Amino acid sequence: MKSFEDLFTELQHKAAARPEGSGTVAELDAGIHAIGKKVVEEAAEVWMAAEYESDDAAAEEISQLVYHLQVMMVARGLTLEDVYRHL
Ligand SMILES: N=c1c2ncn([C@@H]3O[C@H](COP(=O)(O)OP(=O)(O)OP(=O)(O)O)[C@@H](O)[C@H]3O)c2ncn1[C@@H]1O[C@H](COP(=O)(O)O)[C@@H](O)[C@H]1O
Repeated sequence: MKSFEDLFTELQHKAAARPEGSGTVAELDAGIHAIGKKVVEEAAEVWMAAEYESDDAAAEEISQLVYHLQVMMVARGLTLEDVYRHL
């Protein structure tokens, strides 16, 4: 099972290596504004799933929000430590 840290390391490597077919690379290339829209969209989906759907559906939406937040971190050049120090 993949952890938050595992995913972040994977996304950093994708951003550096830019493999063909990577959705992460495409999202990074779309830019901060587009990534921000995905974050907001996924946050709304988390809200709706948590209110009206199953535990598993809510968990899946939360995983997608985590992913898009991490893409935003990579786009801004932020590290895990930059975020963790605010927790
Ligand atoms: N965990 C994720 C992940 N979660 C969500 N997503 C993206 O977020 C989208 C989910 O959004 P929606 O449910 O709104 O689906 P959609 O409406 O089809 O979204 P659109 O693509 O049309 O915008 C998916 O289509 C994926 O593009 C993810 N894309 C990649 N990962 C992981 O990131 C890693 C790198 O992925 P690649 O860069 O694609 O190789 C791999 O480990 C992947 O499993």
